[in-house]
Amino acid sequence: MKERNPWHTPLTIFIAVLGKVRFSFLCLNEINLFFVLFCCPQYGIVLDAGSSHTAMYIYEWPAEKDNNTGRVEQTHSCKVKGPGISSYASDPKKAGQSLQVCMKEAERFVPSERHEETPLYLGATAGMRLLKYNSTASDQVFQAVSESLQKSPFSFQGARILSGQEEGAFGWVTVNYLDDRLKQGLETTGALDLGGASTQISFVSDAFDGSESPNNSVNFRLYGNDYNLYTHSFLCYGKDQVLRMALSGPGSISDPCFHNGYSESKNYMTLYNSPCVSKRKPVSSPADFTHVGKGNFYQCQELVKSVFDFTQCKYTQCSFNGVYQPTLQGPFGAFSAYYFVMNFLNLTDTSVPLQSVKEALARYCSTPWETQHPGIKLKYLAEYCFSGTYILTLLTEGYNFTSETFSKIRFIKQIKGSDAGWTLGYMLNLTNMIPAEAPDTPLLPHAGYPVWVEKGVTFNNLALWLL
Ligand SMILES: Nc1nc2c(ncn2[C@@H]2O[C@H](COP(=O)(O)OP(=O)(O)OP(=O)(O)O)[C@@H](O)[C@H]2O)c(=O)[nH]1
Ligand SMILES: [Ca+2]
Repeated sequence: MKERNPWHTPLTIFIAVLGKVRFSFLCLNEINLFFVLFCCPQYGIVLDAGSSHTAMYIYEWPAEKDNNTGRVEQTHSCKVKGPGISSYASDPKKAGQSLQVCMKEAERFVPSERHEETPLYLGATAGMRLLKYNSTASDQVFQAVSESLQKSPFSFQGARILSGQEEGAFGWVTVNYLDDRLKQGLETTGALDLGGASTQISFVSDAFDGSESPNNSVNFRLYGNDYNLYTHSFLCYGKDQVLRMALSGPGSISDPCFHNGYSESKNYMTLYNSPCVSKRKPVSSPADFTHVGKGNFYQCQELVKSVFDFTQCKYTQCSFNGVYQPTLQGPFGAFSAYYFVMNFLNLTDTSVPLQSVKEALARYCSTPWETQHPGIKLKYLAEYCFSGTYILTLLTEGYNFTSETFSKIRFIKQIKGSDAGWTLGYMLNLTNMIPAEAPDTPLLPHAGYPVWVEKGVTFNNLALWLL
């Protein structure tokens, strides 16, 4: 039997090749290419600049570009201290500075020899969409964050506002990628995302081909399968903006959505300082008002319902505000504030009948205001009755979930260690990490990776860093 030369291990071959590379004085770029193709893990960083806060996610995957699903993982996240970047409109430089602590953290988590090749993206969502009504302010904030990120050692690929369709669609990609549903061509999971300033619903519907409402249609070809995705983002229907709308309605100062015993002095200017409510501003109002709670779920539900318009629909069927929605289909994953709120309220178990969930929330809302919950922000605590009521009302009255379909929702924060949200799907698309064709399908000439098609337009992927 021929003995295997113990010195011909992958490591020694690697060292020998590296030695040759050194001795032949190959330029640095070729060594980098070698690393990219054969060596160490690869990294990507996405900053989610949300309306309420910014979060940084670091993703990691093996070097070889084999396009397997489930191989990209979130290895670290960092919550930026302070509010979202859109809140720095009056002092944009501070928006850039606020990111620095997390960026320094990223420098420690990504090995220094990989910094230069690691793409860094910033995507902003509804807070910046609202600030865009004042385009100078939004340009200044983007300039400040871009300047700040250009100083980092990573390969900064730009800061931009995602459209509502992108936000919804990439959240759907993330959930289905992490669940390994795309590569295996399994039935997909719909995605429900509740932010501070907007909310998204995305699902595949056999009854929807895009013709009735092209704006809600996103087409993907992934691993050889075509997906017609229905997606809609409701600007102003994130939970912070809906709270403003509910507060600005009539009779809201004595508020059924806040616990009995809650009483806080609030400022009218601050309340109306958003395009979502500015039209509701009374002609004359005092500077301050006292926000008093009276803890009644059923009255709160009526108040919350009043922010939806169910009176008009020019399509065969609508969710609310005249927006087309096909019949709900398949299981759903509900993340972001859906999870934070339902998890706090102990209501994530959807095998519990919807009626019992409502009754449990009604009992919670009727408990007196109690500030003694160590480790929980007082602002979150005060709002859980409102937030829970909004979530149930949005799902049932808004999107038409019934007691039967409610049981198909899973409230999730993470899947296999990666956060559910749009960031992973966004990065997978921009780095060409999901192929249009199944890996064993022979590639046609120029059959690249046209992952994302919207209204008949194929978006070009921006894979500048991976050859
Ligand atoms: N209870 C609780 N609420 C949270 C937590 N983190 C964020 N929130 C709130 O939940 C809501 C949604 O948060 P995010 O999903 O981070 O929203 P966002 O991305 O900033 O906002 P969008 O730009 O609209 O997507 C906001 O009202 C936040 O203030 C948390 O850990 N616990
Ligand atoms: Ca968000």
